[in-house]
Parts: sequence; structure tokens; C-alpha cells
Amino acid sequence: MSILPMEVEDKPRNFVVGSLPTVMYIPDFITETEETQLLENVYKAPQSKWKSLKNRRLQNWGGIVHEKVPSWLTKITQRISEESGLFPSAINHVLINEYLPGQGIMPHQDGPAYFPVVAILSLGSPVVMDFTPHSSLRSCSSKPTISSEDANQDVGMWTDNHHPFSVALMPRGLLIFKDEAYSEYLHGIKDDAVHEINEEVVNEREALLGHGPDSGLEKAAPLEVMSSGDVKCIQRTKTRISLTCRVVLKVHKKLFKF
Ligand SMILES: O=C(O)CCC(=O)C(=O)O
Ligand SMILES: [Fe+2]
Repeated sequence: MSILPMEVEDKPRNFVVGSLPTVMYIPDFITETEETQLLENVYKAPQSKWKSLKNRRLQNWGGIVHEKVPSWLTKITQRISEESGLFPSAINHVLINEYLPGQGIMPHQDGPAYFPVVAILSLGSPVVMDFTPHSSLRSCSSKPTISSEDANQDVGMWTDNHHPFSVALMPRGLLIFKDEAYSEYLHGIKDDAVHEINEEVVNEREALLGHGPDSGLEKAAPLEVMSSGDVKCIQRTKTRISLTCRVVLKVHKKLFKF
């Protein structure tokens, strides 16, 4: 079946979650077989490919001169690029992050080296990713010591309808965020072994059912999601691998200084 340009253009918009039009989540973007194959390839890489950081390990593929993204990754990145229609050229950089249960990533903004669209494919185990408006978007900048948790309680703190929100990243799901969500928000993953699926999680339904909003197919909640009373939680019991796919605009000899 051919995909008409109209459909290509409409596709990402169908997957918008929450109130920002620049955040999309596509459940089950890949099959379980593809997930297994990707995980096999990630762990087939030589040990020297892993860089250990304080709270996680990562592999860098591409983004520097003379290093192409390998074909086991381009199989997926080409599909992400084609189906989203959001990247200006072929995805030339994939960062693979490995998180053990209880590991996370500090709230941060992806750097200016990238075109402002990022696609994150999750494998293995689910987590919740939190988005927080950049501190410059606080209407009360005189309260710099407030913790992000306290800030989440106080909706009036943020200017121009900027509010903290979260996205549940289930295995095989694809998160895409761009433009405003890319440059006006920080994103991070808490280093806790349990992540609550609270009312700030914009894709709660898709995460719990494991299917897209219009699929009509309801499946039991994934095993890792537990309920205690009204509160649903992700119990992080397994390793999570994520593939962060971006376009490096100007390819240099080095991307990071480790
Ligand atoms: O692992 C993730 O889901 C996020 C990774 C990330 O934000 C990054 O590598 O910049
Ligand atoms: Fe990031």
C-alpha cells in the first residue's frame, strides 16, 4: 500500500499527546522481534564502545566525521525519518543509553549541535520522562531555590501556558519532540526504582493499554505497571535501553568531550 504525501504529513499529528502540539508518542512503533534484534545488536557491540557515566552507560553511533550510523540502526532510523516526515535529512546520530532500575538522566536540554527534533525509541523496560519548562519561563524568577517537585504543585508559577508534564515511555514506543518542547523545556528521568503514572502523564491511556488512541484494541496493562489503590506505578525491574535519534547539523571530528 502506498503512502500518500497527505498521510505522511498527517501521521505525526495523529500521535500528539498532551497540550503541546510538538510532543508525539507512537506506541508499538516496532515489533517485539525488532526489539529483540536491536537489543542483541546493542549488546554485540565491543566493550570499548560503551562509555560509562556516573549514572548510566552509553554508546555513540555517528555524528562525527568518518563514522556512519551502522545498518542495523539505519533500518530503524530511516523508518522514523520517513514515517514522521519531521527530519530535514537522514538521521546521522544515534545515542544509545542504558539505564539500570533506579538510574536516570538529569533534567537537561539537548544542545544546539542538533536540528531541534528528537526521536527516542525505548527498549526493554518502561520509565516516565518528565518535562519541565526552562527556568527562564518561570513567572516568579525570584524563587530560584524551589525544587522541581514543588514547582509542579504550583501551576501559576509558569508563564504563557508552560506547565510541567510527563510521558510514559513504554518498550517499543517512540517519543518525538521538537521545537517548543525541545527548546523551552528540560527533559529528564528520575533515578528512582518506581515511577508514578500520575495525572501529569499525558499518554497514560496509551501507556496502560499498550495501543494507540484510535486502535480500538485493548490489551492488558504491561506487567511492569502496578496499581495500588488509585495510583499506578511503573516498577523498574529490568534494564532499559533507549535510542536517541537526531540530526547533527555540522559534523565535526568530535561531538562530545569525555
Ligand atoms: O534515554 C532517554 O530516554 C533520554 C535520553 C536523552 O535525553 C539524551 O540522550 O539526550
Ligand atoms: Fe536529551
